[in-house]
Amino acid sequence: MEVSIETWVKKHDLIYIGATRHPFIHSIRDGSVDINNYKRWLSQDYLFVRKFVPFVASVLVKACKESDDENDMEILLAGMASLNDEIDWFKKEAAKWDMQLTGITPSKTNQKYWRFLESLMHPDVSYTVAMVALWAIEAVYQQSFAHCLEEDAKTPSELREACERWGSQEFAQYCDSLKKIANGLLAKASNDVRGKAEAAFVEVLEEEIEFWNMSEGRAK
Ligand SMILES: Cc1ncc(CN)c(N)n1
Repeated sequence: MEVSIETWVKKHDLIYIGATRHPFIHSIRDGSVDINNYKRWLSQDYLFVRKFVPFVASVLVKACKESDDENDMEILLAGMASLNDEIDWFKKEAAKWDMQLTGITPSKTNQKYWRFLESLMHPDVSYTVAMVALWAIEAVYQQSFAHCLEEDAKTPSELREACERWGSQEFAQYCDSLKKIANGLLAKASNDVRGKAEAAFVEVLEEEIEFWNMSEGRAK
């Protein structure tokens, strides 16, 4: 049976929609967002991104060891560079809202997501599994924030920059490159690795939903 990211998106459509069309995203899109929720998301996501960087670095290390396509390294390196910009953006955005990014207490939801990222950084986790997870993590943000930039969206002007970070064409292309790598790896993977990759895909979606819930103050 053919296995690809697209078949899993269809198979797990309810949870995929749950992650990419979350009420928090709807609230940004229709302009009803409680700005305290946005600020909670901003500060917790800043902490998340600082943990996400070593995870992406670990995927890069796996690519160096396991990939037979040298383009993978360039794509992942560009992703790392954009995370550098992302960290700067969080600092600027926090200053815009008069927020401090030092001394924030990580939420339980965030800490759980970090533990999941750490589990994926283990050398025993295959490049295929880690790449599928990386694609899913980035794709949820791309799909979510692109939705807030559609023509009929009423996204508040002061939140548009945040949406453009992940909703841009450039970020969509990066996600597409990750998806192509992941699909290529899945085509060659054993059933065992495919099973683990599918489980990682679903877990990313669950973690992302919990992250949005936490941003809305509906989870710790
Ligand atoms: C929780 C979460 N997921 C994904 C992304 C996109 N890098 C993010 N910044 N934060």
